[in-house]
Amino acid sequence: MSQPILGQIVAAFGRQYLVKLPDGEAIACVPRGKKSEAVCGDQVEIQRTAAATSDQSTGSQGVIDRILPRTSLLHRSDAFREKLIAANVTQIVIVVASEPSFSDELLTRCLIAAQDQDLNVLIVLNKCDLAEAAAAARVRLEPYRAIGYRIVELTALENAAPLLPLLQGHQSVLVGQSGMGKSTLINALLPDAQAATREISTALDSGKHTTTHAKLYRLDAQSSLIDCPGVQAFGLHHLDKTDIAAGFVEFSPYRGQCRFYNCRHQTEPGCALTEAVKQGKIDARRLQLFQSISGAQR
Ligand SMILES: Nc1nc2c(ncn2[C@@H]2O[C@H](COP(=O)(O)OP(=O)(O)OP(=O)(O)O)[C@@H](O)[C@H]2O)c(=O)[nH]1
Ligand SMILES: [Zn+2]
Repeated sequence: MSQPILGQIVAAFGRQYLVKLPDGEAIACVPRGKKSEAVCGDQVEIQRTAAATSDQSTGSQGVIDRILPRTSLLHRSDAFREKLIAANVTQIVIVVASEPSFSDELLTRCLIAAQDQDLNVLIVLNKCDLAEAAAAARVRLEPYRAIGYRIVELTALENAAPLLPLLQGHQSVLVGQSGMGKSTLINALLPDAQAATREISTALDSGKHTTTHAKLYRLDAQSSLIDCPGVQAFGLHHLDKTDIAAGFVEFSPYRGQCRFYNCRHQTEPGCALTEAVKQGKIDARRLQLFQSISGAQR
């Protein structure tokens, strides 16, 4: 058997994967086994099965033999199924905008997932050219700034450069609800993004469907960006209540401080969290979000 070739999954469509080699060659691959557990961002070992035809009408093909151990795995899930989003991500970039109004629950769900996988977090406030709406969005983001999250303000339509140094050295995943300007931001950061998307569609023969799947774009040798469409409801069914609580980083000083060990932090007397809210040390909306998100958990 020939030496395995190392590559990275840059797109997935059903059982079809596009794997990029370090020299930039793209190989359309299928998993060797029945199961296809690989996900965008995975490092994989492949074997070539066919070379590209000389007229380039068909590209190189291969099979995926092995997924290398992951440093992180981002997934979302509902009661019925779990969906892998991206592997080996080191940073999550959550795009919100001045307009339309963003969901702070979706933001919080992303933050919980980030904490669970120990990822660096950047919150991008886009559309700062809309001054009045931006001011209101800043107020809504203030509790997040206060507990230590980094917020980058920009106007993707004009200039995405403020984000570039913060992506350096990271494999970032970009998430955001529809209309926040994620596509605008990607196009501003990556002038070749549309060409890369066409390359993926051609190689995987997936036509326009590729738009609903994660795609990895390389920024430079050390940095890449995974565009992750369709994260409209970040289901966290794979996490238990303790994991959810851990995602509320400002709650940690109060852990174990409630009078009752099984306190639900609702109306119990001696609840350290509701007391902290009364004292203005925890934002009331954050405790509310904790209740609504953990209430849906197992
Ligand atoms: N004023 C203003 N509008 C922006 C900015 N960035 C994006 N937009 C607009 O916001 C709208 C949504 O932008 P998209 O980039 O399509 O948003 P998206 O998040 O990719 O949305 P989906 O494609 O639905 O996932 C478009 O009309 C953009 O022109 C900005 O910085 N300022
Ligand atoms: Zn309590």
